[in-house]
Order: sequence, then C-alpha cells, then structure tokens
Amino acid sequence: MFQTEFLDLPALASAGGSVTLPGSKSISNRVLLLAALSAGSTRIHDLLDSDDTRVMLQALRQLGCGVHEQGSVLVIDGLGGQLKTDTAQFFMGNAGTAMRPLTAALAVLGGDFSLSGVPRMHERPIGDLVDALRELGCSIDYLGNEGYPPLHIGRAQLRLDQAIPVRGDVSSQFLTALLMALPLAATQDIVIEVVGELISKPYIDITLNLLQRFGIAVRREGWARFTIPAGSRYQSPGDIHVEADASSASYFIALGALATPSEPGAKVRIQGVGLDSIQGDIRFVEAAQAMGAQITGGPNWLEIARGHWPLKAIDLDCNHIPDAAMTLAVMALYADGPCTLRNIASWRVKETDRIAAMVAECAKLGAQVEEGPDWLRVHPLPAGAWRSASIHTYDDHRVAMCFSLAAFNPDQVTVRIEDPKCVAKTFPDYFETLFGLVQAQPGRVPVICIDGPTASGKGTVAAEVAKRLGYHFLDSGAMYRVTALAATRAGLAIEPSQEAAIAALARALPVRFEDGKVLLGADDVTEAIRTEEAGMNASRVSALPSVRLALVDLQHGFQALPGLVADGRDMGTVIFPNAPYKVYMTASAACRAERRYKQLISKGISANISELRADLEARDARDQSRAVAPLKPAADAQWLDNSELSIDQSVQQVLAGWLQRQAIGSHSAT
Ligand SMILES: Nc1ncnc2c1ncn2[C@@H]1O[C@H](COP(=O)(O)OP(=O)(O)OP(=O)(O)O)[C@@H](O)[C@H]1O
Ligand SMILES: Nc1ccn([C@H]2C[C@H](O)[C@@H](COP(=O)(O)O)O2)c(=O)n1
Repeated sequence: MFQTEFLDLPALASAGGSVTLPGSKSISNRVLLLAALSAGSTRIHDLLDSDDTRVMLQALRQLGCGVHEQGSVLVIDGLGGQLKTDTAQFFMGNAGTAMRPLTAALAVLGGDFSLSGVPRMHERPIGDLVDALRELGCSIDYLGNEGYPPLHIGRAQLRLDQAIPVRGDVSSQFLTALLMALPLAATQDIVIEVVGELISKPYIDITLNLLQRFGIAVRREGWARFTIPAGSRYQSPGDIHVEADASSASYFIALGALATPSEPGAKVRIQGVGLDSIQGDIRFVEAAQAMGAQITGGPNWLEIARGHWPLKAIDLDCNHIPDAAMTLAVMALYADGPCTLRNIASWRVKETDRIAAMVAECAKLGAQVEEGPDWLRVHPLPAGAWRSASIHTYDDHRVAMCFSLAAFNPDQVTVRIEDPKCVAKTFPDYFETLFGLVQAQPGRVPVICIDGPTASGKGTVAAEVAKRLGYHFLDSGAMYRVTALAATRAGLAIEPSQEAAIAALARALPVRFEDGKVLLGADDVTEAIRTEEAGMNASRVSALPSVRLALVDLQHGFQALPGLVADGRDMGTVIFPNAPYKVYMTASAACRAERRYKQLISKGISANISELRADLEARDARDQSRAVAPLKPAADAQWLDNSELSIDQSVQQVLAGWLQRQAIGSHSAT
C-alpha cells in the first residue's frame, strides 16, 4: 500500500492482463457477523482484509468470538446467539457495514454497550435505524448529536407483536441491520415494514441470500414487507466463499473501456466475480456497456475491451449501483456528451458527501459539472482542456480509486491523488494492482536522476526521495559493486584484459534487490559490497566500456510506474538522458571524507580520515576521467552542493525542485 502523502499518476495509455480482486466488503462484513451469531464454526474463504473488515473482526473478538487464521481461511467460532460479555465499548472507524448491523444485533440482545467511530461516522445518520429498534423495545441513547453515533445500548424489552417500521429511502443498511438482528429474537413471526421507497435494493438481495446460507428463510412481499419466521435460528453453513468485490471491479471495467489494448487483442480480465454475482454493483457492467465498453463474462470472470470511442453519453438512474456509479462520473469525462447520474441522494451521506466531492474534483481537472440534491451531470473534457490537478480524496477510498482513471486523459497531464492510503478501506493494494495492468504513455514514467561524486549523500537522499514519492529506487553503484564482487569471486582480475569475461558475467548477473538487501544468487552481499575496497573495485570495473553496456538493460528495467529515483554517476547523462529532473549532488572533499569516516566508524570499521579523503579523490578522478560515461553533471542538471546541509534539508531541496517541475494544482508538497 502507498503510505505517501500523495501519489502522482503520470499519463497512462494502455492496459491488458488479468487481475484477481479482493473480496467484497459488503459480503465480508455480513458473513463475519452472521458467522459470529451462528451456532458452530464457519470457515470463511477469500475474506476481504481491509480497514472495515478489521473493525468488524475486532468487535467480534471483544464479544468473545473465536477468530483463527488457518492459512488463507479465517475460522469464526460462533456465539450461537448468546453473547459472552454484556459490557463493551466498540470503535467502528468509518465502517458503515459494521456500525449499522452490529448496533441492531447488540440492541436486540441487550447489554451495556457503546459504539463510536471517526468524526465522519458521527456525521452519518443512524436515526431511522434507532427509531425502528426503539419501536421494537430496544434501549438506545445518543451520546452526541440526536440521530447520529456515538450510541449507548442498554437492556431490551422486546415487543414483537406489531410490524416494525423502518425507513428505506436513506440507507438500505438500516433494513439489512434489522434483517440480520431479528432472527436472534424470533420466538414468533416478526414483520418489518419498509416506509418510503427502498433504495439500493440489490444490497437487500445480498442480505437475504446470505441469511438463507445461514439458515434464515425470510419471506418477502415486494420490497415493502419482510417476515422473519418464528423459530428462526442461525446455523453455520460450514464453509463459505466471499466473492470478489463488484464495486472494486468497476475501476477495472472502466479501465478496459478507457485504455487502448497493451497489445493487439489484449483485454482486461477480472477474476473472482462474474455475471452471476449476488452483488448489485455487478450491474455496473450494463452501465459500462451502455457507454460503449465491450464486456464478456462467465460465472467467476469478466473480460473488458475498449468499444465505442469516445464513450457514449448516458442518462442513468443509478439507485441500484450507488457505489460503482462514482466510477461512471469519471468515465463521463471521456464521453461524447454530458452524462447525468440520477437518484444518488445516498452519496451525500457516505464516507464524504460524494456528490460535492465529485463536483469539486472534476472541476479541478477542468470539467464543467452540475449538481442537484440527488443528481450529478458531468460534461466531457475535450483534448486541450484537461488540467493537471491534485485530487483531494476526503478519506474516501472510492474518490481515490475512481480518479486514478483520469490519468488516461488525452492531454497527458499528471493526476495527483492525495492520501492514497485511504484505499485501505476496501482495497489496500489498489494502486499496485493498477500499475500491474497499465502502461504509461511512452517516455512518461518519470525518472529523477541524482548523480555526483562519492559520499556526497546522493544514495541516502535518493532513497528518501523515492520513499516520499512512492517511487522505485535504483542504486546503480550497487550494480558495479556486485559485478566487481562477482568478478573477483570468479577469479577474474579487474583490468582491461578481462573486460570481455567480466562483461559476460555482468550480462547474466543474478542480482536482486529485495527488502533493502542486495542478493547475488542466493547470497546476501549487502554488507560485502559496502567496503572501501569494494567501492574502489567497482570504480575500476565501471571504467570498462563493455561492462557498462552490459548493465544498461538492467538499469532501464527499474523505470516502472509510478516513477523512479536513480542515483549514480551517469544517470542523467547516459542511462536516462530524457529524465525530467536531474540533480548533480556534491559536497567538499573534506566534508565527504568526514561523512564517510563517520559512516565507517558507526559500523565499527576503523578508518583514517586523510586516507579516506585520498581514496575518494582518487576514485572521483578515475570516475571523471574514464573514456565512457564519465562522472559529470548533465547539461540540464540542477547543482546541489550540500556541504552545509543536513540530509533532511537535501531531501527537501530535491523534492521542492521536483514538485516545482510537476506544477500540479496548488498542493503544498513536502
Ligand atoms: N547532507 C548530509 N549531511 C551529513 N551527512 C550526510 C549527508 N548526506 C549524506 N550523509 C551521510 O554521508 C554518508 C554517505 O552518504 P551516501 O552513502 O548516501 O553517499 P553516496 O554519495 O551515495 O556515496 P557512494 O557514491 O559512495 O555510494 C552516509 O553516512 C550519510 O548518512
Ligand atoms: N552510475 C554509476 C554508478 C556507479 N559507478 C561506479 C563508479 C563508482 O565509484 C562505483 C561505486 O559507486 P557507488 O556505489 O559508490 O555509488 O561504481 C558508475 O560508474 N556509474
């Protein structure tokens, strides 16, 4: 997961390949609670591991549920409808799919419980559910604002003889919560009556489907009246599989519709969710098809390719796909006319006011957007009108994920996604998964080059800059160091007479960089290549032209999405001459010798500062005077003498220079 302050998406072009998506959040949290309330143990396969499911799991542990991992399977030992504790305080984060059903179940069982969440959770209405539960005889008090969490739950005196009314036009989660809680009290038939037009009906279908799997056969009359039969009891189904998340699939369906194929005939294939999904958001497929996407599918898979281009404008009632419909708003930027998304009032009370968020962020990209209380109209953005923008994500995973699709814009402007880790709510590895399927416009994966002499601090600074930007890191010096080590181990003298043999070795160098370690074959050489002798040998080996040539492809291979920071001697001059930002980092020889001295002493290696200075000056001289790719600043490099700067100040300067070049929106950077 990207933990950076922001993630810059360079202009993207094409896509192709297969992706297996994480489990559905809606199914995962329902299954967890049902398994906890059931008699017996439930083995849950393919459960989503995300912020919202962790919130639910933590609550279940607090209630005394057994939770065990068995490989990729999670086993829940159910409570059989009997709580092991009747006093607890629960923190529900911003997980609506945990907050609402748990409130109902605890209220029906009764006890001394409080439930709270993040500030946004305390702005998300729950009054209609509380009203219904009070009607039933549950004891619930508001601990903050009337109608909103946090809540206190006390002992219940249930009255089951009359139909329980619940509003269905704000959130279908209230009805879901009652449907899941009432089997715990079904000593007689219990009737729920929906007041108002029920929204998001497909989510009720998921609830009914899963209740059936756990032994509860709810009788439904239209969408207005539901009966829990007397004697209903939760019983574990044993094993249960969670489908991949259909809402998450929407980003990859849109990807297939927007991107050109990575090679002729290539498609985007989604595994884990298919046309027979029980999730309502699978009907996003129909919306995407209406916009021109070519989609085929089977029971557990979908394949998408670009069809009509530009996409066709739509005017759609999105009540049945409230979450996935956000993706349509970004697809609309690529349509042949304005797209209107209707009946989406529920967006206003989600993780953020999603209608307001879409209006504000599409406008930053340059789009004209109109809104009403329950609708949104997005006008397409023609080529020439796109603006590079910093997308605020409002701690809303879906805002972050759907705006990643703006990176396919024809003007090839960079799209910045602020706080990318907000995707952890449902899809922690979303951006990594996306980067596994897409290709940037040719030459558009950014490379920041930091070249300079020995011990100028370029490696330290480059690694930190890469970390802050979420970019890959190339320590090119390590490749010469490993080559020299491999040559020495092979008994080759590091001199011109052995150039061909060393180059052959370098071409097939089994080097890997993993978790901060450098591996030569199976051998961890991280420390072995850091000695002064190894540095000097690397300098000698790097003067051999065929060895340099042999290592070019290996270095180019590091240029991958979302970007690269590369440090060395010829990054900006030879390996990445078209890099958009180059720094030549240096410091006085005295200063560099002192840094190297401290570095060695801190590792317990004895050193002499004047010898170190003489060595590094000799190494600089060799690196600067060799015939091929000598150390020198690129013509377009920014010079940074950091003799008087701390590491952090150096990092800040490099970041500031890069962000100035990026010139995205008005975001402050470091
Ligand atoms: N601006 C700085 N101020 C003080 N110390 C620094 C600074 N930059 C780096 N250092 C320290 O100097 C030492 C050498 O830095 P580093 O290894 O990053 O240099 P380098 O240029 O990559 O060297 P080499 O080319 O030999 O690999 C490290 O111990 C590092 O912590
Ligand atoms: N791009 C590069 C990187 C390194 N070298 C050579 C010259 C250096 O003295 C030696 C070791 O590099 P370090 O790990 O100290 O950065 O490798 C080069 O020629 N080109």
